[in-house]
Order: sequence, then structure tokens, then C-alpha cells
Amino acid sequence: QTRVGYYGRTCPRAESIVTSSVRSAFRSNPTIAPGLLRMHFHDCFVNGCDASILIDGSNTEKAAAPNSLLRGFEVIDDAKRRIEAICPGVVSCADILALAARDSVVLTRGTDWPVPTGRRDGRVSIGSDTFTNLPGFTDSVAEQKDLFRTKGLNTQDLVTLVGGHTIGTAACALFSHRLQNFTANGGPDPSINRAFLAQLRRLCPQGGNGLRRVALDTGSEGRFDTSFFANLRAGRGVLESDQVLWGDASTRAIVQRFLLGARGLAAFNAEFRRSMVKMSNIGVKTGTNGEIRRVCTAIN
Ligand code: HEM
Ligand SMILES: [Ca+2]
Ligand SMILES: [Ca+2]
Repeated sequence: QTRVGYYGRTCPRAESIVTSSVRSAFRSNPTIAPGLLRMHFHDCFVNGCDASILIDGSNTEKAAAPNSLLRGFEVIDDAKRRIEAICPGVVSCADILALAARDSVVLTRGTDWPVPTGRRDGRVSIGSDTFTNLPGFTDSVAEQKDLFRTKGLNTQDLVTLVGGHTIGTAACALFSHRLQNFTANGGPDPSINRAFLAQLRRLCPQGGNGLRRVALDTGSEGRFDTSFFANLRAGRGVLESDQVLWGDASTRAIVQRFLLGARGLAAFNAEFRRSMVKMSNIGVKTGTNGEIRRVCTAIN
């Protein structure tokens, strides 16, 4: 399947070019780091890690609602252009995206790891596939576990990978249903901390701009750390799907493990690396499957 250093002979500069493209984009706009991490996740869950998410067109994955807020596509295109100029037809867009996701974690001061490469690019991208294969922001713990299990990921992988929400933001529209009329008698989601509820209502007033963005990890949106889990413990999770991970005993136990001081951080980092490598290998196309795209936005 995939292996570390796959392009060592055929395009030795490939990985450093990706890093340089991501780094220079990050310097002018740090929100591309969470954008690229999430993009890789959404690629892997739909038809495997095959860059199907990068295809332009009216009914493609990229055009579908669950992907409408993704950012950083131009960073992948830039890296691909620079790599094609020195080793044409060698490096897949799927690998560029997997490497860029790793680089995004490193740039936000998270853990580093070697990314196995050798993925080939898919030749199919169908918008409606996103609805069945991507998790929803109101999914229960059982639904999240089931979906991850169909991708070969267990409960520990689930909690660890959702820890990716330690960086980045969410649009008000995706969680404002929790702020009022959530319970049968019209109240807010009772799992939200009282002070935090007031804060979220100020940031996302009723009838306000649903596209306004709020940190998923309050106070630490730019830093890849375990603060996100501490926020869940405090009832300061922003997404409903995140806060329920604290409400369920099986997932709470994993969250608690990541909160054991320096040992917790070390455990999160070690498990995040491992779970990312697992996720990055979902449905990988190798050998004669797929192709090496000439440009990442179109099938050859
Ligand atoms: C049950 C699983 C998950 C659900 C329901 C979920 C849902 C969401 C939602 C609703 C947003 C806000 C999107 C927006 O408003 O732009 C978001 C953002 C994000 N997600 Fe997830 N997610 C899940 C798992 C993951 C995983 C496994 C990763 C990566 C390892 C990830 C990485 C991110 C990142 C980095 C952002 C911030 C994006 C940005 O700032 O542009 N998520 N997620
Ligand atoms: Ca894909
Ligand atoms: Ca953080």
C-alpha cells in the first residue's frame, strides 16, 4: 500500500514543496491550517483518500453543502503546480492533501509524523456521496461511532480525531439551534455551560449572520493542544456532536485520559499521529487503480 518516502527517488523535493506552499499560505492566512486538515478528513471519508474532493464541477463533492465552507483549495493547487514543474505526472493530489494536513498540524504547534505516500487520484466525484459518508453536526455518539466504524476507525480513533477541533472555527448556523428552542419546553441545550451560553448568544444573535465564525476551541483556536477537551469537560463545546462526547461514558473516558496534564498531552499527540495515519489510508487507490492527475481540480 502506501509507504513513507514513496517519492524519495522519483520526486525528492515533493514533500518540501508542499510544506513550503502550506507555510507561505499560513503566514498570510492562518485559517488555511484548519481548512486543510478538515479537507483531508472530508476527502478520506468519501471514496477514500483519493482527492475526489478537489474536482471542480456542478455536482461534485466540492460543490455539495457539507463541503461549502471548506478552505485552502488554492494551496493544494499551488503545491501541485510547483511539483508538476519539476516532476510531471508523478505526485498525486491525494498525497499532496495528506501531506498538507500534516503540515497544518505542525504549523499550529501540534505533533509531527511521517506521512506514508503512494496514493493515486480517483476518477469519480459525486456530490450526493457526501451526505451519506460525512458525519452531521447533530449526530449522536452512537451515530458517530457507527460511521467511523464503517471506515475502519474505532471509538478511540473517533475521539482522538475529533480532537482536530482544537483548531479552527464553525459557522453560527451549525450550532445556533442549541442556543434556544432546543428542549421540549423551549430552553437551550442543557449541556452548555451557563456563562458560555451567554457568550455564544452574543457571538451568534438570533436572526444574525449565520456565516459568522466562532472558535471550536474557545481561547485556543490557533493552537493544536488539548484545550478542546478541557472545554468539553467544562460544557464549553460549540458543536452538539462534540459536546455529546463528554455526555457519554465510553467517549468521556477517552477525553479524560487526554486531560491528565503533560501525560495527557503526550497521549493525545501519540494517538493523533496513529489515528491520522489510519484515516489517511482509508480506501487508498494504488497500482493500476486511479491516476496521477495533471491538475488537482479535474480528472485527466
Ligand atoms: C463526528 C465527527 C465530526 C463532525 C460531526 C464534524 C463537524 C464539523 C463542523 C460542523 C465544523 C464546522 C464547519 C464550518 O462551519 O466551516 C467542523 C470544523 C472542523 N473540523 Fe470537524 N467534524 C468531525 C470530525 C472531524 C475530524 C475527524 C477532523 C480532522 C481530523 C475535523 C477537523 C475539523 C477542523 C480542523 C475544522 C475547522 C475548519 C475551519 O476552521 O475551517 N473534524 N467540523
Ligand atoms: Ca475521496
Ligand atoms: Ca486549541
